[in-house]
Amino acid sequence: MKTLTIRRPDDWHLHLRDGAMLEGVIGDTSRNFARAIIMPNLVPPVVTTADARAYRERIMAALPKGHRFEPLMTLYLTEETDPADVQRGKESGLITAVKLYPAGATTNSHGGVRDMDKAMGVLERMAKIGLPLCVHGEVTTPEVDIFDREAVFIETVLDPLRRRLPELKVTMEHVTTKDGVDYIISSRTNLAGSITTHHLIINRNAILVGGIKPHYYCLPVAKREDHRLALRAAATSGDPRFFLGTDSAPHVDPLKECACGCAGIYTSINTVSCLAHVFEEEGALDRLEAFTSLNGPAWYGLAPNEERITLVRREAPISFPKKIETGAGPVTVFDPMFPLHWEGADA
Ligand SMILES: NC(=O)N[C@@H](CC(=O)O)C(=O)O
Ligand SMILES: [Zn+2]
Ligand SMILES: [Zn+2]
Repeated sequence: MKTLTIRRPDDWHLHLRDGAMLEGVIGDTSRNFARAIIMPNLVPPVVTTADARAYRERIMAALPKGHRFEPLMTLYLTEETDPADVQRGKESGLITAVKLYPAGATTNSHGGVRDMDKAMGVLERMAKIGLPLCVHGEVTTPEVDIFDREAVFIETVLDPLRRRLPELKVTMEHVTTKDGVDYIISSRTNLAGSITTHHLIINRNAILVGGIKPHYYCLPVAKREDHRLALRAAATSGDPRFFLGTDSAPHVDPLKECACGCAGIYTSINTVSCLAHVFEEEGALDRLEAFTSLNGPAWYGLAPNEERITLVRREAPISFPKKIETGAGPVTVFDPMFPLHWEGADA
């Protein structure tokens, strides 16, 4: 029987939501991950240190009994964010990063940043105190094709920002293009990228061939096959600048299966199995631990988890529910479209 023992993974980009949805999904993360960077795009968003403290308490209260899990909190950057509040948040140990959503780029991002100049004061303070900026890297200009929005963001927003403020540590989140991978590889310092599970598995055909498949729709939208292959190469390379951020983003089915479906794919429950499959396919099982458990903490200046988990490769395919039931409604689980054999620690 084939087994693989690795340090317990962390998730460096996660949506837990709030209320009944939070209660319905958190166990899938805390069963599999020791820590996660928690996205602040609630309604209303988590903008102040006080908001983040209160949200953290709600997360801890929703944690299933016996689970240990550390939510790493972020603040949603606005043009009004107070640098002093951000600094206090970091110094108190509560805040791990600040999140930039270009206004209108994705779910609940209308309060995001329109004019980067207006955020420079906070960004300068973050550079000074060593607090990373996590970015949803897509422009929102209507003229720019949705498949080009990441590449155009790098050229017109990210690169100019990094030249203006080279001391700022930036995480390019959910990288979906070869352009993103190449940009990270070409950088010398202060840039890293997270990659989702689903972008290693699907390309845009999954969304569009044979009918519209809303459960494969997320943002940034999956791109063509050569981009997926570039992401696979980066994730399995062992390069410390790439690590897992699942971007598991639950929406109830009625909000996905409708005329204007929400963006987001739910993978917390089967991510570890999917990743073991991908890394095995790439002949890189020995690098899975770097991607899931070592590179992320190193980038965020945290120690890796001491606890180990053992994955077991079963002869017969293992199964996951097609949907999970939450108090907010059913949430469809990501279907990788191939049988899974690797069983996670508590699957
Ligand atoms: N990834 C998604 O498709 N959706 C995320 C937002 C985001 O990460 O951009 C969400 O909050 O639903
Ligand atoms: Zn995003
Ligand atoms: Zn996200």
